[in-house]
Amino acid sequence: MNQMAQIIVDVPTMQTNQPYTYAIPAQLTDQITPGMRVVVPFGNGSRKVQGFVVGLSEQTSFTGELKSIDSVLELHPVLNEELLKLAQWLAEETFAFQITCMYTMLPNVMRTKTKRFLHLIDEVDEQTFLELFNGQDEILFEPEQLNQSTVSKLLKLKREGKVEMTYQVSNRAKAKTMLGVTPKLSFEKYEEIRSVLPHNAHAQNKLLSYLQSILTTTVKLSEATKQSGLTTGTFTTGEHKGWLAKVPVEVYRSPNSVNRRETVTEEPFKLNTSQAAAVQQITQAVSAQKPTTFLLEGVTGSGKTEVYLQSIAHTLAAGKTAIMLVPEISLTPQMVTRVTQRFGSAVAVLHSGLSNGEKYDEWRRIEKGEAQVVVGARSAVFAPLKNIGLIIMDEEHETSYKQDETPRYHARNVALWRSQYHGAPVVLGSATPSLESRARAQKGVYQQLMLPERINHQPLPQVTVVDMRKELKQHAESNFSTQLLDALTKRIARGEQSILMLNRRGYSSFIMCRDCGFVLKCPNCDISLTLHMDTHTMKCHYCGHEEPIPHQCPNCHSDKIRYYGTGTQKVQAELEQKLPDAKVLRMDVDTTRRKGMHEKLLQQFGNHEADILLGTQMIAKGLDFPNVTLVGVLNADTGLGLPDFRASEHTFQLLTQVSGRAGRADKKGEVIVQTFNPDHYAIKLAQTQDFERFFKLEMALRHRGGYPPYYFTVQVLTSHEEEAQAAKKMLAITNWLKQKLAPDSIILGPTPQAIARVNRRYYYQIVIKYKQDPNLQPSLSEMMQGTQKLGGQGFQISIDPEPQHFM
Ligand SMILES: Nc1ncnc2c1ncn2[C@@H]1O[C@H](COP(=O)(O)OP(=O)(O)OP(=O)(O)O)[C@@H](O)[C@H]1O
Ligand SMILES: [Zn+2]
Ligand SMILES: [Zn+2]
Repeated sequence: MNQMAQIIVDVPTMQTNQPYTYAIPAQLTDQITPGMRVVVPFGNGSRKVQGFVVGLSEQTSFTGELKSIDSVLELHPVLNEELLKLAQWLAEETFAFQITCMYTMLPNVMRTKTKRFLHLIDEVDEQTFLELFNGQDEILFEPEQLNQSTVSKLLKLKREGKVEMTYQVSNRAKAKTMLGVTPKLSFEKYEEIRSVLPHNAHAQNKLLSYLQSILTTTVKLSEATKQSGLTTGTFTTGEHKGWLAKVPVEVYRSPNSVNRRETVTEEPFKLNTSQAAAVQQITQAVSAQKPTTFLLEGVTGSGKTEVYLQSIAHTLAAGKTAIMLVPEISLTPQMVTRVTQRFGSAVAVLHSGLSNGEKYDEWRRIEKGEAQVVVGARSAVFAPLKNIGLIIMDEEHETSYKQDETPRYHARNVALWRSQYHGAPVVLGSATPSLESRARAQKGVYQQLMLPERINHQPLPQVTVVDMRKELKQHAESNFSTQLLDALTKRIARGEQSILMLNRRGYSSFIMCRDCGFVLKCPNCDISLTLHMDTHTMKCHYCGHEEPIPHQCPNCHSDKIRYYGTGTQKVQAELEQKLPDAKVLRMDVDTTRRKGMHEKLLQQFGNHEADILLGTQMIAKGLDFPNVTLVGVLNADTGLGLPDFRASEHTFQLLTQVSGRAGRADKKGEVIVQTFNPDHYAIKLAQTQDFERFFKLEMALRHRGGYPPYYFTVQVLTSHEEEAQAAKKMLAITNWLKQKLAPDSIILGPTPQAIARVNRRYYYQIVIKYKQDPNLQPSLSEMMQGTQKLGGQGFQISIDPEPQHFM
């Protein structure tokens, strides 16, 4: 009987968003399984495309002649049955193509065209060795070159566990190359030079001795400076004089070798009463395989992490696996260390700091079942773990859990889907849950767990709100109120540390002419360029356009073109001037762009190498430094003016989170919040960190305005290079949808986006608000089917379910 395979081909169009049937060649019968990637002919000509096998069958209703599978891309399935189903659901849920969803679940090296190798890992008979492997242990695997009988033999070897496939990761070596120094001269030659060196050339003298001590070796520059106590400048001098050479050295490093502990080194804490109650409820659900969703609401510093860790321990003891999601920015070494110290080599870590090769290595450890706990940011929710017993999502309110590009999924929804599939509970944790989640807990859809007190029994830090309108009347423009400066001075005197946050939401540092008001804008987009002092350029944060800083106004030629807005660099400069003794570390996108800098800065601060950590939002979350007793927020309200109904919620969350960084150990904490809106409810309630009252008030406002969580929302976005075309198309879509949707669904718009032109395209949007609308999903799908054909006319249309930003 002929076997057939259902295949989703890698042709992302609406028409191909369903499986196509292909015949399985006789030689591959019973060897092709769902989840495998194959090469198939597609369309008329001889075009070959990749595809995922999603099903097998013995018959088909298709009566024409079936095309058949050419070859396989791997010898094993890359997606398991669960992930295949998840991809199908995700595609519907996010209006994306199934093929896009499948690729989203795979590590990068498996998405792109990468060379594949086959390795023999066990003995095979002589004939196979010579025929298939040319007498080598490793061969290049080129599916297009292989005939089906060879593929069939290889598949068999794979099933017998004798062969393994790997992907070439080209950037691997590059990511791990560092600069090293190597002496160029002999011991005697260095003595000779020393004898004619001026007496006061101490550094050079020291360098000569050091080079003599490392003759015939190469030492990493970073180590050489440490060992010798000399600066890199001195080594450069030595290079110019021909004493030494700088050479690249390769450093081999397994992923997070710094953090991965083979042995478990940390003992669990004895839980307090509320922690124990939470762990008990969660572990009961794990044992009963109940897909309960818990909302763990615990004030900052209440020990949520410990609840996660002990629940995971229980899950592992029951022979199951666990996923712990954290926002990218709080995936700090602190966090990773806490997990790896508890679970040792059972942990796999997935985050954007890893190279593609390292990510793939971690992914493979998970897939092979070598790791049972996965800690990672958003996309780790797709980790190919089997037998999941528990899924945790820390800081569940974070908007970074929603992906900004297709597929526009929210990790929380994916977690809930997997929870149902595995019969595993989900724990959503936060000090400031999203309104959506808190409302579900209210209705009993989620089960609420509370940690109302800090571990140290200290009250939450005292928060003082400073009215900057009054401050500005008293003294010249400054980023610092008298009160905040006093508080900082006191901390420095006492040897305690402070965290200062500059809220960058809705803020930018731009250049404006004081004579004519001209603002430098991006030529491609409709927004002002942002000043970057370290590269001395003006940059567009939307399209990446970059140009030099103008010294003359391009409009009126005045030279009074100045820098506006407050950036962290400017604050740092003022801080250095007002508190010359303070050691300040600055943490923002500029100082953390280089790999590893984020970790390094936090480590320096943890080692008390600085008095003040000055940063943007990235310092608000998760940090746990016992010596920090003061948190200052320089500008609490810049985000409040954003045209977004979540502006208050985000401001409240940010202030509460950052306030929570103070006074986490024995010493009492203090928080000073500077604002121009001291009476705004989000700021007042953040002052008392009263989430429950904020929730009630904000819910009433959302109810009145008809916003989520009272309504669900979907955004439809149309763009075109010509503004009129974009507007016309959006209007046509709106009118068409009006006929289709339920009467109580509301369409807002069409309106141009707040930033109407991005990268030379104009954007128009509508937002659909609905409660229950069975017509919505099919109508939007139908719309996408229809508009796919418009691609050629320069239109782009996208759908964003539950958009996080309404701009
Ligand atoms: N039962 C316990 N006994 C002693 N110390 C504990 C206990 N549980 C947690 N801790 C410690 O208390 C501190 C705060 O805990 P943790 O960082 O988990 O708080 P959190 O609720 O996640 O706070 P945030 O939301 O502010 O990040 C940590 O240093 C942690 O090691
Ligand atoms: Zn731009
Ligand atoms: Zn001008």
